[in-house]
Amino acid sequence: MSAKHPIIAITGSSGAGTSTTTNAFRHIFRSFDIKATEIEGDSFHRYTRPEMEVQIRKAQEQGRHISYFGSEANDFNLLEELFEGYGQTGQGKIRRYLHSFDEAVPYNQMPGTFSPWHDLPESDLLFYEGLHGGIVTEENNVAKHVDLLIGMVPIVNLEWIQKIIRDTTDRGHSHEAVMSSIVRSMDDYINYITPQFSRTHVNFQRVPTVDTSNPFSAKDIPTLDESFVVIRFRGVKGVDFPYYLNMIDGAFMSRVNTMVVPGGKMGLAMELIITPLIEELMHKKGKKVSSTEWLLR
Ligand SMILES: Nc1ncnc2c1ncn2[C@@H]1O[C@H](COP(=O)(O)OP(=O)(O)OP(=O)(O)O)[C@@H](O)[C@H]1O
Ligand SMILES: O=C(CO)[C@H](O)[C@H](O)COP(=O)(O)O
Repeated sequence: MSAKHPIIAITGSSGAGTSTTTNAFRHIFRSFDIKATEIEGDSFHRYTRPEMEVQIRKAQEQGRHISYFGSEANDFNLLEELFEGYGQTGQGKIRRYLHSFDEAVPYNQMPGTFSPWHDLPESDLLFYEGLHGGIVTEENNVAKHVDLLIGMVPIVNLEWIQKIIRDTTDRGHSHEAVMSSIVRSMDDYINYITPQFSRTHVNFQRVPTVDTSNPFSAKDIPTLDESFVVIRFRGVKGVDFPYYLNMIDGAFMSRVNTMVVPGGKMGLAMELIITPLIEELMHKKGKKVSSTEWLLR
């Protein structure tokens, strides 16, 4: 943790919607004139796509699995070093994992490869979205460097629908290939991904209100209006539930630390909840921001 160079992380599984919800954060950063450097969890993969295919085959021959959720396929050392270094100096180096032709062509590279390393630009805070923002293993503790940790967790059927549809439409994978990657990832999902959601300050869990009982045959992603969002707080002081309930039409409390909002209000709920938390981080840093100004914009 670092008052001077804070780190915000949204952590979630592949297809959970961490990239999509980054927009709510971007809006807050813009409103407060905060310079946030965004980084993606996939940058910490250890292998290019062809190298990973070799690793998957090797593991299969040895009767075991390797997946993008675990420590074998990701360099948690590198992630922890970046967070620790950024907290101390506000600097660091990053590269990108290029998923699609759209991402790869500007670098004159192929999808499934890494961009060259580059220095992080100067910033007020580091914003991570990806798989491992709250990871803790025997060797590494990434979570302890994060000042605000948010979990993005659709219920698992919805997560799979989102992953299958995104990977087949945008990333050029076959339905069968995505299904087998879900199966192959299951142990790592349980051991690496889910424990993070007990370390988060706030979890946003989207729950559909339409039938998703066979996620493998779904043709489309349930819309926000076809879902509710369960929002759980942990270790956050002074949460103003009455204010949120008043501001968000249709919101209700389901437990003392848990509020439920209609899916269509997820963006509003995120902004209302996250804004004061970011404001507090900026106050600790000594940067003046005012929520009154934000509300009037
Ligand atoms: N709230 C939402 N409502 C409807 N669709 C959503 C929502 N959130 C995400 N999606 C869809 O789910 C898919 C996966 O979302 P996204 O790419 O943001 O996931 P991700 O967590 O960043 O995945 P990865 O880490 O694998 O890149 C996308 O097609 C996105 O449009
Ligand atoms: O989203 C993922 C993990 O978060 C992908 O599964 C991983 O990045 C590999 O990507 P690709 O299948 O495009 O090579």
